[in-house]
Amino acid sequence: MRIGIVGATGYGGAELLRLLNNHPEVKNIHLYTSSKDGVHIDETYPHLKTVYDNTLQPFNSKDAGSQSDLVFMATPPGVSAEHTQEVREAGAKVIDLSGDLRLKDPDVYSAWYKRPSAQAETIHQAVYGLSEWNEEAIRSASIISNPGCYPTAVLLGLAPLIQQDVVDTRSVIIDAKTGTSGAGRSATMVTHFSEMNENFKIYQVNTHKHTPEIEQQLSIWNSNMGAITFQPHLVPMVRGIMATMYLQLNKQLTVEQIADLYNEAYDNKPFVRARNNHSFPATKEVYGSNYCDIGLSYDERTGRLTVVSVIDNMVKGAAGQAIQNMNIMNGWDEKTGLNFTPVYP
Ligand SMILES: NC(=O)C1=CN([C@@H]2O[C@H](COP(=O)(O)OP(=O)(O)OC[C@H]3O[C@@H](n4cnc5c(N)ncnc54)[C@H](OP(=O)(O)O)[C@@H]3O)[C@@H](O)[C@H]2O)C=CC1
Ligand SMILES: CC(=O)N[C@@H](CCC(=O)OP(=O)(O)O)C(=O)O
Repeated sequence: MRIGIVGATGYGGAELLRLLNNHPEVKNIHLYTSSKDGVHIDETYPHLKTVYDNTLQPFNSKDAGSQSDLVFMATPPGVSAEHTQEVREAGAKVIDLSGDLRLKDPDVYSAWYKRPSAQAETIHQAVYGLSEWNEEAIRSASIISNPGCYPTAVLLGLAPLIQQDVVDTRSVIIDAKTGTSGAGRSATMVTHFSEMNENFKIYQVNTHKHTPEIEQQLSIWNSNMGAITFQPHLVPMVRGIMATMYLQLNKQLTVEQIADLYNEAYDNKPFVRARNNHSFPATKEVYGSNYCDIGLSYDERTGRLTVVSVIDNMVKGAAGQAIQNMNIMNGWDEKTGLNFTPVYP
C-alpha cells in the first residue's frame, strides 16, 4: 500500500513514520511539508535515519491524493478542513489526526475551535475512528476522523458504564493529565523546559476543545448524557495521558458486576487491558505502545466509582490508533504493525 503523510515533520507524523516502518503491508511512503521542501526527514529526526529514503516534498492535495492510496493528515487545525475533499478527489482515502472533522455540528466546532469548520459534506462523510467501538463503520469509511488523545483515554474508560446506563449522567467529572508532546513540536513557551520542569499546570479550564468531542460520543451511547466536567493538566513528562474519572452510579452494583461490564466490553479487544484487581495503571505501563490500560475502584462509603485510564498520547492517542484504523479499513488484523509491548522502564 502507498502511504502519504502530511505534517511528517511534526510529532504525530514522525510517530506514524516510526510505526509504519514496521508495517508489513506498507511499501511506499511519501512525506509532505509546507515548509521544508527537499529536506531529508533524518535532518529533522536523526532517529529515523534508517527509515526508508524519505525526502520531504511540498504538500499539495493533488499530488498527495494521486501518489498514495491512503493519506494521513498530521497537521494543525484548519489544514484538513481545507484539503481533505481535494485529497479524496485525487484518489486517496484520508485519516485525519486533527480535530477538524470530529464534531458533527459545524457550529459547535466553530465555537470551541474558534475558526470556521470544514464543509458539512466532508464532516458528514468522516467516520469517528474510535477503533474499539466503531469498527463496522470504519471498515467501509473513506475518511476517518481519528479521535483526540484525551477523548480516546476518557471514552475507552467510560464506555462500558455509559453504554449500560449505570451512571448518574450529571455526575461525571474527568480529571486528566498529559505529557508535553501533546502540544506538538512547534509548541514553545507552554512546554518550555523552564516552564514545565518541576511544575504541574491546569490549563484551558472548562474551555478545552475535547469537551464537546467527549460529550458527543457519550450522548451517542446514552441519550441521557448531558454536559460533563473535563479539566486537563500538564505534567512534566513527555508522553502519556492519565484520565481519572469520578462518577456516581444510578443503581446498586457489586464490584464484581462492575468488573464484568469491563470484561464483557473488552475481552476480545486486544489493545484495551481492563484490570479488576484493584490495581491501577501508570502511564509508563503503556509507554510507546498502542494499549489503553484501565483500573477502577468503587467506594462504598461515598457510592462513587473512580475509573483510571492511561494511554500513550502519541500512539493510542494519535499515530497508533490511526494505523489500527488503517488496518480495519483494509480488512487486516487490527494488530498488524502494532503488536509490541510497552517500553519499560
Ligand atoms: N501530539 C499529540 O499527542 C497529538 C496530536 N494530535 C493532532 O495531530 C495533529 C498534528 O499534531 P502534532 O504532530 O503534535 O503537531 P506538530 O506541531 O508537531 O506538527 C504539525 C506539522 O504540520 C505541518 N503543517 C503546518 N501547517 C501546515 C500546512 N498549512 N499544510 C501542511 N502541513 C502543515 C508542519 O510541518 P511542515 O512545517 O513541515 O509543513 C508541522 O510539523 C494536530 O492537529 C494535533 O492536534 C492528535 C492527537 C495527539
Ligand atoms: C499539552 C497539549 O497542549 N495537549 C493538546 C492535546 C490535544 C491535541 O493534540 O489536540 P487534537 O488531537 O484535538 O488536535 C491540547 O490540550 O490541546
